[in-house]
Amino acid sequence: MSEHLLSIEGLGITFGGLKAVDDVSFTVRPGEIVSVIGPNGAGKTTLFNMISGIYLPGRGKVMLGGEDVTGLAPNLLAQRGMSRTFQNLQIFQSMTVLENAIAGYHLTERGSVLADLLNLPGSRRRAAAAAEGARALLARVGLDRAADREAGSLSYGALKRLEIARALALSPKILLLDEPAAGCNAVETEEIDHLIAEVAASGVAILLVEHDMKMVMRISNHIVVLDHGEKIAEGEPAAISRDPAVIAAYLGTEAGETADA
Ligand SMILES: Nc1ncnc2c1ncn2[C@@H]1O[C@H](COP(=O)(O)OP(=O)(O)OP(=O)(O)O)[C@@H](O)[C@H]1O
Repeated sequence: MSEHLLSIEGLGITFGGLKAVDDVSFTVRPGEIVSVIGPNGAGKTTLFNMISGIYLPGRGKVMLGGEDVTGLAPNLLAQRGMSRTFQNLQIFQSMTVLENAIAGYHLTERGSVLADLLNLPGSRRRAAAAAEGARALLARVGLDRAADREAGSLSYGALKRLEIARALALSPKILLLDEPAAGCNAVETEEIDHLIAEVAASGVAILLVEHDMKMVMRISNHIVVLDHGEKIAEGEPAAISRDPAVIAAYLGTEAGETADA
């Protein structure tokens, strides 16, 4: 448990003179739930995008399992054990729930398109294994009975869980979740809480960006706080919630603009 799985070392990026993220470092261990919080514009999404290979960092390193993965493309990161979900749902609404879960297995696949077209035995075997794995994932996120429904007919909370199921298809060591509870009601948020806790309990590290402060305080083992691109605090939820620098950062933003705590 003590080994660091993800190590963020002095990450930074500048957009047209603005230091969107400046010298941010922290670590995540297997099975740990780490949340990144901060007022609007603090740099959370930009940090996430650098860690997950969408932006090339201007400075610093991303180490995954002791290997330097800075700037690797998302599909290569997925092969090395990092998956992510996005703030805006990336679900194929007109496909079934099962087909969406199966899509997660094809993210990094090297199988030949020609082999698939010719329906060769290898392709058939891969497809059968993906379907079987996808059904197991749907059961894990409580969607097994919805497998054959069109994804577009699901509730918002169920779609969020489907997205997490798809991200789990490649058996990641670390899962990056960008606002998993955004747009969810209290019951749906609680279901997502339980799912995240269950995934972490299975040994997968979780890195979370979330605006729902009550959820963050409930489920995080460790919280990293950003303000104006810089890390201003990190620690356990109880300590973070009474940290004067954190309180000042949130009070400094427009009233009601940040957490719903
Ligand atoms: N592609 C970009 N080009 C220029 N500036 C950007 C870009 N992306 C983000 N920024 C700026 O960088 C800063 C950090 O933005 P970022 O979206 O990372 O913050 P955030 O903490 O995720 O905010 P929110 O909570 O509102 O999602 C902001 O000042 C933003 O305007």
